[in-house]
Amino acid sequence: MIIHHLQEENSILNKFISEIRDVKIQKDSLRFRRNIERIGEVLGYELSKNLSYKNVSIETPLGEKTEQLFDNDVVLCSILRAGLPLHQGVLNYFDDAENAFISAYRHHPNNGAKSEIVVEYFAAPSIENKTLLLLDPMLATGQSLVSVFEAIKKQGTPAEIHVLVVIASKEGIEFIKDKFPENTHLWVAAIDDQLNNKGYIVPGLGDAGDLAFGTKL
Ligand SMILES: O=P(O)(O)OC[C@H]1O[C@H](OP(=O)(O)OP(=O)(O)O)[C@H](O)[C@@H]1O
Ligand SMILES: O=c1cc[nH]c(=O)[nH]1
Ligand SMILES: [Mg+2]
Repeated sequence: MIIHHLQEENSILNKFISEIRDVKIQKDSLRFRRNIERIGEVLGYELSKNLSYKNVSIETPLGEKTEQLFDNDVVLCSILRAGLPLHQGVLNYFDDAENAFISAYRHHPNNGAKSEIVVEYFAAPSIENKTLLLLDPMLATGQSLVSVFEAIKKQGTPAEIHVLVVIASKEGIEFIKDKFPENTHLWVAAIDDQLNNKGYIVPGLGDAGDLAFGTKL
């Protein structure tokens, strides 16, 4: 896995990240969603540098100019529900992308057996030979991301895979590393050191889905 850690370099991205972490500012759910969306725009811009470009001639009112435009068939795939604002952010730049939505949640069996990730809602186009962008704001244990990747594999073999994450734990990155093809790119805005015993990233930001859309019963 090829890891691109965007916060290794200082940029305006730091402001968006600090606002989603900040226990006071993050309570403004409109601002929280918009910040996640803005981070999606930055992640999308960064990964666009890695796509395949070809010459395209553009006619202006005064003449002609050759521009390099990417020719990848892009599919955005996000995990419900916290993935929605991130999805919108990436889609703001990838106008013509196809879209996949998959739900994943953690099921705790009553018999005390180990919890497992259940994939329920699944709506996805073919990903055969396409450029797959897998989006999830939080990469904590990494189990959701791996389950969703397993689920979408039945739609074909992508030509390339990019995983886009807002905050990842070091442990989560270690967990997913060998579950994806070696040439998979991970574009991650921020990396945190720890996971607590409930599987939350520390210091992280709390529950991204709840902050974006409210608490669940
Ligand atoms: O790496 P993992 O340990 O699997 O955790 C990460 C998952 O947790 C969050 O979703 P959550 O389960 O909170 O669902 P939600 O979007 O409905 O809040 C997040 O969006 C990831 O999908
Ligand atoms: O820290 C975490 C871990 C999983 N899901 C979240 O929303 N936050
Ligand atoms: Mg949640």
